[in-house]
Amino acid sequence: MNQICIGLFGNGVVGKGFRHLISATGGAVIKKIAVRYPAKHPTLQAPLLAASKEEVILDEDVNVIVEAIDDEVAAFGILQLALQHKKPVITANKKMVARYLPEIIRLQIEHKTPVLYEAACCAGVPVVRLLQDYYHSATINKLEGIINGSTNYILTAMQLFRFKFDHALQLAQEAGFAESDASLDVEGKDGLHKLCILVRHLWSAPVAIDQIVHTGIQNLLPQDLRLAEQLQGCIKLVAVTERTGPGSINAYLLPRLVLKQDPLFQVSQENNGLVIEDLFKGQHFLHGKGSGGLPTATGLWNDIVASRRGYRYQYIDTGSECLSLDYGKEIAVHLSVAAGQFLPATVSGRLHEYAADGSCRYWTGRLSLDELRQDDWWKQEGVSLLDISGLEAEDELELLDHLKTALALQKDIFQPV
Ligand SMILES: NC(=O)C1=CN([C@@H]2O[C@H](COP(=O)(O)OP(=O)(O)OC[C@H]3O[C@@H](n4cnc5c(N)ncnc54)[C@H](O)[C@@H]3O)[C@@H](O)[C@H]2O)C=CC1
Ligand SMILES: N[C@@H](CC=O)C(=O)O
Repeated sequence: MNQICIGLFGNGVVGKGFRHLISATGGAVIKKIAVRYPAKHPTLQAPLLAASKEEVILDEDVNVIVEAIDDEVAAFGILQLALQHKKPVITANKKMVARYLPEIIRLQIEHKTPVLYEAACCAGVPVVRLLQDYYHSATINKLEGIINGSTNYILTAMQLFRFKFDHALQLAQEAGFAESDASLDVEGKDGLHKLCILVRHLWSAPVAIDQIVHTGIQNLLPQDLRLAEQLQGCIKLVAVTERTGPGSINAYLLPRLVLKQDPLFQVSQENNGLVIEDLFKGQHFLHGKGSGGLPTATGLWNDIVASRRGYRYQYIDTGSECLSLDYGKEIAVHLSVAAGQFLPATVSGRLHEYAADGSCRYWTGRLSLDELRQDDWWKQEGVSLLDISGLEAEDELELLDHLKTALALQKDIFQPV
């Protein structure tokens, strides 16, 4: 077999990590690299530095394209040109995959050339191929997980080390965990992109980005973190997709109160963790580095090797059903609503207002995914929503007592630095 000769797009955190991996392992050659602003990369010079995507893709020695850029439209253009020239594409770009997946599938079939994107989904945790090849959607109940490393890193720093949000975010950016536009991480869009990919490979269900109920950690308040602590838990941004009936699934991404007994409790820093629940095999737990240059580079390299062995995603419906998205699920929520903010009457009429302090009023109750999807009052600044379904209580009054006691106990235990 001829040598692996790579055309690389991007020389940022992931591009540099990938170059480091290739020079450390020596398993391949990088023949061409393209970047957006060459002046920012003075150590890259021609002939290694390419002036256009054509120069990379049309180079006759280049036999695989690795795409690690932060622009999904340009990335899709690279992918199209590469497939037209029968060059396999290995990408870390979840934004592109989530946005263009139906076209990416069509182009792979048309040009009989694979696109692989393990690195795009949980970086160093090998989940896409596992879902695609090992599990059978007919026996899966549920997948839930922490699939964004930056928010998990930020929450860990805030909860364990008492860092302020801005400081924790800055550290996540400096470490190369965050997207170049970090609001994608913080507001849950990055997790959303990955959840779309997971849903596609777990259930063979094509789901569009705007169909999934989601938010990030942008609205969490110090009180929320304190409440979690008083309940012997912590807060994590958790993605969920589960079977809800014959022919239907749901999918959502929300901040959740995670208690000690939950396997996700131990997932800290930039790590990701996924629990896959099979009807007959029980739970499987995947855990590993979910962001960073080198873990992502490893995901890219593993895909290159797989593509050389002829691997490609099949995108076949492994189950017998055609699944549709179900918004019926009701989620137990705790809401902190800052002074001056109001809940819509239709919602507040059905929730318990159970406490208030000078700055916030606290509510709890149940909201359906449908309500969350229809209305986005809960994403406004000053409103923070926490999924508390993990809190076990015999009845609602017991749950309220539990929450009231925890709130009363919080006092001065949380002093962010
Ligand atoms: N940083 C991480 O931990 C992970 C990042 N990813 C994904 O990998 C990709 C790259 O991420 P980072 O390296 O962190 O970003 P970065 O901001 O560090 O680097 C982006 C690179 O893309 C290049 N670029 C942008 N547009 C280009 C174009 N049209 N042509 C050629 N080069 C272009 C820039 O010159 C830069 O070198 C993104 O899609 C990101 O979502 C995936 C998994 C983990
Ligand atoms: N910004 C992403 C990088 C990996 O996908 C994250 O923090 O998870």
